[in-house]
Amino acid sequence: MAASVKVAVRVRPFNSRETNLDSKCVIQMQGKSTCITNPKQPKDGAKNFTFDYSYWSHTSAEDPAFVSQQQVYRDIGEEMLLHAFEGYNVCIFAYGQTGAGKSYTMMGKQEPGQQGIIPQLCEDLFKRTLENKDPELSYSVEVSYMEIYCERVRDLLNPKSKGALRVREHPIMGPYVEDLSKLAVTSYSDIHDLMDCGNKARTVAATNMNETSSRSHAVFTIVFTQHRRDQLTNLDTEKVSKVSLVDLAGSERADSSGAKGMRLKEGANINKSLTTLGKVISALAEMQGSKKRKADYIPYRDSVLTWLLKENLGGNSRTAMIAALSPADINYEETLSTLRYADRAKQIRCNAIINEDPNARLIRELKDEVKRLRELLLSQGLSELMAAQATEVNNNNCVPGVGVASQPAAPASNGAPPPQPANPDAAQEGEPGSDDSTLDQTEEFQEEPITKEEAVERLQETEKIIAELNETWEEKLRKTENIRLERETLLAEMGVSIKEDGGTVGVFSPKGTPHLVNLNEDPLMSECLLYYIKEGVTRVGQKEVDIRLSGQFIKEQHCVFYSQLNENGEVYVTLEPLREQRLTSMGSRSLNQWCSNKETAL
Ligand SMILES: Nc1ncnc2c1ncn2[C@@H]1O[C@H](COP(=O)(O)OP(=O)(O)OP(=O)(O)O)[C@@H](O)[C@H]1O
Repeated sequence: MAASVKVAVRVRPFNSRETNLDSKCVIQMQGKSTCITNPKQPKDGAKNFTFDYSYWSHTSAEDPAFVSQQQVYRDIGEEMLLHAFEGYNVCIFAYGQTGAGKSYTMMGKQEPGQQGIIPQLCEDLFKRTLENKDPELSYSVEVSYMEIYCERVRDLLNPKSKGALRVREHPIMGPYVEDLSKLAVTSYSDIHDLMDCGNKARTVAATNMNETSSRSHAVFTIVFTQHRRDQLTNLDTEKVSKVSLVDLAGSERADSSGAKGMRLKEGANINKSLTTLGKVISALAEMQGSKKRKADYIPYRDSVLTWLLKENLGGNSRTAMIAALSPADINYEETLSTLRYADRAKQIRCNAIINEDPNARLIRELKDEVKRLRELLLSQGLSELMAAQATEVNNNNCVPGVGVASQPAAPASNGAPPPQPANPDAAQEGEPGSDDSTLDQTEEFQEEPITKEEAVERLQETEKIIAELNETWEEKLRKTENIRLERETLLAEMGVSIKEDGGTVGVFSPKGTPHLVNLNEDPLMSECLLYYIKEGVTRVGQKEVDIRLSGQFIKEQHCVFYSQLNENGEVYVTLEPLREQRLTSMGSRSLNQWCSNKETAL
């Protein structure tokens, strides 16, 4: 059934900088409409927009018009969760300028009442599954969490996963991230812990790269499977829904963020996903407006993000977008551009279908493909090569006729893809565009002959996918546990341990004293050292750094603390409470002394 993308906008309170600058609020909201006033022409410069929801979160709970985290969840998160229970793929993505409130809306904070859509949705999901009284119905939940930075995909849940993962396309499974961990979870607390670790991994990586995580896209995915065993017939059926929750990178243009040189190049690359998302949204919006309703060219393939979210954008998905707005006059231009972006997204329609029983069908199709490839290779006398899974195959030696029926499918997940594209119009693909990305663009569907090497590779890839799909629930749980143990071992080796503390997981010193721990294992990154530090006053050389200054990080029991060499060889220590950076100059010797110890009681 075709449904429009749900679009909401949300305006946050002034931040301290905006308050200090005595900023004026340029946003007004009334019901579903949002009005923005040009601060330079306040009289006739107002522009009106209407959305599914216009959320006024600029004030506080005392204001009757104020919209809380719970309200946002009830309107958008809960609706999407109910669609997931119906068996639809769903997606919520947050768009907006850096600091406009995307992460707050999606993740929020740990404090009661401040949790964002993702934790509330996960909690609600388990609450509802626990309320189930139907003995024929059971559920399984798997999660993955990845980050896309500069067109490279990183696994945020697997501590062993180093570097970028490949984005591949399988003829049947569609686009997917190879080797991305999908961890089985059985409770909200499991998911909460993973989310927490993923968020920390994101901060660590961003800090190592001397960046903030606002420059990367974070995609949290839940694969929710409902198994039904009919007791009369003993028949099993499954409904699989893929829930994609996306916190996009800050949307400001590279030129307005003051990026120069290398930064600018990075910016262009980061924004490649964002720019392409804009192009995809525009193209889809135009397509809806045109009489032909034909997708001439939707540039999904031009970026990793749009390729992976292809189904969520105009395809088989129920999708919602939340655009985060800054209220301040200084951000007028960016906020107006966010409103225009959101306005275009309203026009997109998605054809979602219920993903019933895709597993059985998928496995059958994949097995058929394996059979076909095997027979083909055998007929070429390549059994030896297959057995050894050798790679030394003559590149130019073509195997005729391995055309796999071109069947675009939903982005892969463990069992999540639907059996067919729900919206054939939207399923057309464009030319591969990205040059230095991990997007594997050589693997388009082909009716053309493919080389022996390609046939062997495709065979291995398909067998790997089948093995994953056939994995039992117990095996999946074991895998999750192993990864958890690996993560703990890694942290323990670095002198910290993770333990439960009033329901939260944080980084604690084994000795319980204020401490400084280098969490950066890579000696090559020595100019950029990362520490976790406990609350209290910490002496850094001659200076005292009052960790209580770090605001939210304190409440989370840790903050990020890293150093950097400047051109004169002086060491700067950066205390980073979320996005606000404080720089404190200090002597390099004392810092190096600390760094030689893994843990220093202060
Ligand atoms: N609705 C809100 N109510 C209260 N505080 C908010 C709200 N939205 C955002 N904030 C606060 O504003 C600051 C910036 O928000 P947030 O980190 O969510 O921005 P962002 O758009 O995700 O930025 P980035 O692109 O850097 O990730 C945070 O301190 C956050 O707590």
